[in-house]
Amino acid sequence: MLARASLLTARNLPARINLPRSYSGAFILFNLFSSANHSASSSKSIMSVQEFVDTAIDTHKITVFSKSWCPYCKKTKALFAAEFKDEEPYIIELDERADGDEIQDYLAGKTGQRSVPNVFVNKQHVGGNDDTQAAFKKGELKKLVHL
Ligand SMILES: N[C@@H](CCC(=O)N[C@@H](CS)C(=O)NCC(=O)O)C(=O)O
Repeated sequence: MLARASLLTARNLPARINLPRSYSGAFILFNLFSSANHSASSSKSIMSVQEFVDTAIDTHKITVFSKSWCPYCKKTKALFAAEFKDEEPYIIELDERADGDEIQDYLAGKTGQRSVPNVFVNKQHVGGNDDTQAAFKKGELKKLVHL
């Protein structure tokens, strides 16, 4: 059966199937092209997540990568709302975005921190909720916000 199937390669196609001999070559080229195209579009999507995250951090004084249901994120958001009333943190709820997992993967590589909240102030990585609360208690968060 296998031997019979292997006889039906493009080179050995019976004459009545009217395909050019170069069919198998064209088929391989087509596949190469589609896979090159596929990896190009994959790296494009990685680039856009990277661009999105880096632009968010670079263009906002306070950026919080969060998940809407996360209790630690709620504490961090409450701290900024209560103690930095004049500021408007840019909050990105990863669980409400189709690319949330990709963003989290990128942040893990960028900061070594996979958990949320993941807080940046004036382009500096502050860390998670524990780090943010501790920085606030030490007066460092205020200094960083008012750089
Ligand atoms: N000690 C961390 C705890 C953060 C944490 O455990 N966050 C959870 C969500 S509540 C998390 O990121 N889990 C992994 C995930 O959601 O992918 C902090 O203070 O930020």
